[in-house]
Amino acid sequence: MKQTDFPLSVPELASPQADWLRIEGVSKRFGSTLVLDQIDLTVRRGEFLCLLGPSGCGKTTLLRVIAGLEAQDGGVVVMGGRDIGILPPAKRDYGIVFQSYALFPNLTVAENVAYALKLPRKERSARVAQLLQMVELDGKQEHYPAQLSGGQQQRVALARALATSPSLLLLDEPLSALDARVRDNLRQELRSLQRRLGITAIMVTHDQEEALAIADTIAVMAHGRIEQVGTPEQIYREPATRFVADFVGCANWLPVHQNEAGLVTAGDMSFGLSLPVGARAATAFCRPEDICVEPHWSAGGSMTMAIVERVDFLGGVRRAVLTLAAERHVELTVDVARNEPGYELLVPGQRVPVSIAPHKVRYFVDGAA
Ligand SMILES: Nc1ncnc2c1ncn2[C@@H]1O[C@H](COP(=O)(O)OP(=O)(O)OP(=O)(O)O)[C@@H](O)[C@H]1O
Repeated sequence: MKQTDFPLSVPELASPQADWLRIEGVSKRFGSTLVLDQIDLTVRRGEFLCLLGPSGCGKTTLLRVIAGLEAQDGGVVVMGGRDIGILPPAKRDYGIVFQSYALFPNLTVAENVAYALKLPRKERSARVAQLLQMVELDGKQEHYPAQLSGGQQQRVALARALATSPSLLLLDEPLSALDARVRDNLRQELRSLQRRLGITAIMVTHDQEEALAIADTIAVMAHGRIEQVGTPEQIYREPATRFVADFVGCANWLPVHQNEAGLVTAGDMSFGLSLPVGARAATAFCRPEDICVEPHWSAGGSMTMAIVERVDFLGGVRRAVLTLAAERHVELTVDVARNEPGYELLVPGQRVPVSIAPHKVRYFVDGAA
């Protein structure tokens, strides 16, 4: 989106204040269902945080509790040192964007954006023009929502949410209703606008790719609890639980044991490591790009033979499902780029050597989360 010539008076730019927004012990029930179970979460000023999780895990309810659109049964929400959990929505200093745009169909674009602005007429028009320029909709002031595309309507909703220069921007699946290309563009624009304004943003999404691309921090939720909070890299590379590993990206799981020499093995592969004291079995986890399809076999170490079962062309890579030759029930998904030596070997039925670098493997001890 365009740089505007006007300073947008968003209160204070990002500071490193680690717990500008603090959610402590928040719980919520609908009837007998516990939807939020003692949620603790902090958000830095200027941070872009995504609440990511499967349908029904409670992420929208948590956003609505922050917004004051839903009252929590227990816990507190503190923003900039103020307990906002007891304030009505209008006093909480946020703008919100919904998946369904929620524009007034009988009001023009300009009237929609100006709706919450309590300014004299001239200043209000200038502010609306500035906001519409910011979301690249100058010239559309007099249009009605029905005359705009989905992406344009969501830009209007964004301009409206930012109209009063709130400290916090809440986004409830704002891109889900848009088609892929519009979604990708608007995602980038939303991110760069948020950075430029320094506004703190919390976005709900069930789309892990979207969360990885846009967030500074991701909070992965399941069954009303937070499973892990981390940067996109941490969530993807160092998932704290099996749920996170499976939900974010594609996961490979290999049953491993400890041999008599105390080393971790999977079939005929040895990873040269030991399990934690007391653990006998575990499951090894790695991502598709962590497995190498080798042009040549060399015995020992973390190399084994596999059989190519299926191959999909994904543009930048070939994604193949392999089974281990020695344990045909164990499947591995591998991504191989065109410039890698194993690319041409990915033909269904082909036997191929594969290796997994031990430092790329994480272990989940059996019986643990
Ligand atoms: N007003 C309500 N009354 C009763 N149950 C509700 C209400 N709002 C949400 N729920 C239930 O609470 C649970 C969590 O809903 P929530 O919308 O927070 O989940 P979500 O993770 O955002 O999922 P989705 O992406 O499908 O919206 C669901 O089981 C849902 O059916």
